[in-house]
Amino acid sequence: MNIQKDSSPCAKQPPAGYVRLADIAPGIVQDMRYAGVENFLGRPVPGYRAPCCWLRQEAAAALKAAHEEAAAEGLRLVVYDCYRPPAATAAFIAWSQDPADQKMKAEYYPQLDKKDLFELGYIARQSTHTTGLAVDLAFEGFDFGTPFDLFDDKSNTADPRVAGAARQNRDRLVALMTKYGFENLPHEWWHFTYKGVSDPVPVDFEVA
Ligand SMILES: C[C@@H](N)C(=O)N[C@H](C)C(=O)O
Ligand SMILES: [Zn+2]
Repeated sequence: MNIQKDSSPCAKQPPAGYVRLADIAPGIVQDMRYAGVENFLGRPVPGYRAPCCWLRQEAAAALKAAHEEAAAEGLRLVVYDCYRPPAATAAFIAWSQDPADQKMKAEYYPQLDKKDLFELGYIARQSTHTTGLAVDLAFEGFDFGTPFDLFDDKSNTADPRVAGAARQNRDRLVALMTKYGFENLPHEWWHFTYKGVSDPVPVDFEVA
């Protein structure tokens, strides 16, 4: 008998219309920050029961094509967030309203008051991540001027203080992702939403 064991931490099959990125583009590195402690909450975020990138099939196919072009140029994409469950957004909102918890301030929002992060556009109440069409990503090992999820003006994609190699890397990432149908969020150099579907619908399930 041929029993196949799935050794991936992503045990569950995503719902209809979604795919596990690892199944279609295993060369893309997954550093799923909200499933662990290395994020602006400093703890695993509700809704992420496993460190897995789930995306709408159309967005995943476009990301795979972008990665193939990057790989041909010797680069590797690394993703930090993909589909985001509503439970995670609820946890982000609750966190922003708890002034007693400033554990990650120095690392993630040193210049800002966390209660303002939604109004300033760094975190969304209705995120395109929840439609399975958004992805937070970078070229692995490259300097982008600020780290992923640093909530600061300097993370705005076009911030004029970001020059040299970091500027080139931001511009190259935007050019690559735009070519494959994604749109960058001007507030954050790492956030892209796939625009090639006519029915972006938020859904509610846990990533497992
Ligand atoms: C929180 C950050 N990684 C992000 O994705 N921000 C945008 C605005 C979002 O929440 O959709
Ligand atoms: Zn994002």
